[in-house]
Amino acid sequence: MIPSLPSLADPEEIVTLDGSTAPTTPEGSSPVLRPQDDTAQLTGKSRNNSRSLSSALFDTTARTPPVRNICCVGAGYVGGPTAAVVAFQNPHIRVTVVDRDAKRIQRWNSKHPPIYEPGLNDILRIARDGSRDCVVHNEPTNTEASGATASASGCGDTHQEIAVPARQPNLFFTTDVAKCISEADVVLIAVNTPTKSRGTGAGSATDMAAFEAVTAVVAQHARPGAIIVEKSTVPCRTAQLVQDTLALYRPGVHFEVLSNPEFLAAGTAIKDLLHADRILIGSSNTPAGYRAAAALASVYSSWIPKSRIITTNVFSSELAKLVANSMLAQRISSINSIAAICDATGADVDEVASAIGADPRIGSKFLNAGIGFGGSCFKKDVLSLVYLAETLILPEVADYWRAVINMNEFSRNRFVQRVVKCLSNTLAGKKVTVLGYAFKKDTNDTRESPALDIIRTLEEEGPREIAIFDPCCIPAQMTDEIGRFVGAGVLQSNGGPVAVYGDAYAACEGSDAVLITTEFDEFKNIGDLSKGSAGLAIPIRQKALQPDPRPFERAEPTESDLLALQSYLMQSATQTSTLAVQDPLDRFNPVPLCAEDCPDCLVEKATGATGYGASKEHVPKNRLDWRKIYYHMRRPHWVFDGRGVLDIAGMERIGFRVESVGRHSRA
Ligand SMILES: NC(=O)c1ccc[n+]([C@@H]2O[C@H](COP(=O)([O-])OP(=O)(O)OC[C@H]3O[C@@H](n4cnc5c(N)ncnc54)[C@H](O)[C@@H]3O)[C@@H](O)[C@H]2O)c1
Ligand SMILES: O=c1ccn([C@@H]2O[C@H](COP(=O)(O)OP(=O)(O)O[C@H]3O[C@H](CO)[C@@H](O)[C@H](O)[C@H]3O)[C@@H](O)[C@H]2O)c(=O)[nH]1
Repeated sequence: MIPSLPSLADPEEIVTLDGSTAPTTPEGSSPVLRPQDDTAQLTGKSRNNSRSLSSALFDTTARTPPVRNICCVGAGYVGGPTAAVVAFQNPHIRVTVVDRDAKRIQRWNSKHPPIYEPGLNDILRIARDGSRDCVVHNEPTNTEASGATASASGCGDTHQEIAVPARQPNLFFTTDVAKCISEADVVLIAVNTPTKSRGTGAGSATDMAAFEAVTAVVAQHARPGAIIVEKSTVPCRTAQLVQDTLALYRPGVHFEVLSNPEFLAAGTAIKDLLHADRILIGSSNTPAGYRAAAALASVYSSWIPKSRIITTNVFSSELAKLVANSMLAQRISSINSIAAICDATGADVDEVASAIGADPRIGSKFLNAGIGFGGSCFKKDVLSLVYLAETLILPEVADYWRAVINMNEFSRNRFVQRVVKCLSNTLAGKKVTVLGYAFKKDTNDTRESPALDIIRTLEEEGPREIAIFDPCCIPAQMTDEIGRFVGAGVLQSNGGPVAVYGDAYAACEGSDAVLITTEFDEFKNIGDLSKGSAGLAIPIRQKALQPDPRPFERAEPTESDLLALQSYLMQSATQTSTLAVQDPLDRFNPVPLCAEDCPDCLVEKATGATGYGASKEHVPKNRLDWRKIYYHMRRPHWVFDGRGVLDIAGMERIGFRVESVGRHSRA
């Protein structure tokens, strides 16, 4: 008999599942590892390598029943965009995103989704709202410019008009978790897996409460044979615990559990999903496991070349996700450790980075020194690896990876200490401006943002004002968040020093020091240095015009073809007109309305502003006019560049005193 389960409607009830039935350790932390011999099928010991599985994978595709219905549990940064792209690229598959957070679901069903990602809106407008039929001219606007030729098209007559049929909506957002799980061929679990904040392993183990609660509900409601997919980042060997839970609730019913970690980054989520460098699928080492992997691979192969779909055993896939993030974080900590040496020696960290990055074995990416990494993933995933090593009684390994986190904290603290030291060791009576609140550029994601930590430390120094500006985040939301995380008393409205501005110049007016804490292009000061104009507000360089994708390779354009054409037409239109063209193919259906309390609508109504708010693409505005900022700042015009975005010589020519992490003026 199936044990009675809590309903999803009551999250409190869910997380208090009896420990004996839960797939986590009794205290709810990451799984404790078991001897491996009981899991030979999942580990795939008999596999030679992933390539051999890849061929097995596609050999089994023909026998794999088609996926018609996908349920994605978790409508967050991963679940929302991933489901949207899967639905967009697979019009024949019904994709439903479910979440217990009704407010979040309401926003996904409106003009203003709860997260901002460049390109997300265009995908949603087609998959969620359906599209009208339209006619596309299959001829490049400018054949020379596009470099396209009729013979390359493979579809003969380039002057043809192609009728694109209307599309029915196939992407849905709902709170009806149990129903959607019960209808799905594939259930993606994409819920949050943060670091545990209390109990055993607090501060490093993964908090599996949400994942475990969903697993239990899936176990209760999934139809027999459904494929259960770990999309969340989970500790290595979680798949075994999911299998145990399924067996507990549904003895004798077969389910396959796959690991399919997500590698998208905030701010480039849609680009990363549309052009993934790899799709990783871990499965059990059985024919049924291969078939399940093949079924999932068939969903991705609608738009991802099969050569980029990597298959491994399920535990390798789980571990690979943790290792990918840990290695990226390690690079940032490594270069930040070198920045400290540069500050002490006169070497320049950018020069060191470009010198070492020219070696293809090292590579040039992720070597930008500064105040260190933020975001919801790096810290927690490195810590999860630390905890894994500790539970495996590998203290040297745990220490090695913990040093990555320690170096990140050191880099952030070193930066703030430098600010305080340069300001004569006191901020009393002074105004300090923080430019950038999101954890990285071109996103409104503020989770684990270095800026928040820096604001907290600055506040302890007792400044007159801490002014904050971010080009992507909504001021009211920033204020609310700072109130919650640092304390309501720090807000200016409550007599504290922290004030959030919607305008960078107002934030910098009368400031004693400006700190750059996010690498937004808006904050750069690149100009014509030879003419001494660095610092002037200049438009941010437009991205190179993408080529006209016509004539299409196929007689019937794919959604990717249409998306490429739409972006090309939008980009061309903005070159000749200041009016943004939203729907050049005339395909969009009316967009659903927002609730009355939609924060984006409230901001738009109050400010008439564009540029933030999820319905609009983030249009980078002009770069800051640093001369204007200089004019309204207090002497001696300190600027602290925590992200290496400034040309120091240009700033010094204006008169600023610049401190940058590991960098020096080359004037
Ligand atoms: N954010 C990223 O850029 C990123 C990238 C790759 C992987 N990941 C991983 O993906 C996972 C999800 O991350 P995210 O950033 O999307 O998290 P998120 O917090 O943005 O979203 C998680 C969602 O799950 C929902 N949820 C939690 N418990 C639920 C339950 N019992 N029933 C229904 N819904 C429930 C929450 O309400 C929330 O909307 C994490 O494991 C994360 O480590 C994140
Ligand atoms: O050279 C660099 C590169 C990045 N950063 C900082 O590192 C953080 C993370 O940046 P990034 O990795 O670009 O963003 P995330 O959205 O956190 O993406 C990471 O975390 C995701 C969640 O797991 C993974 O899916 C992605 O592959 C992985 O890049 C940000 O604060 C950046 O400012 C640096 O300080 N220096």
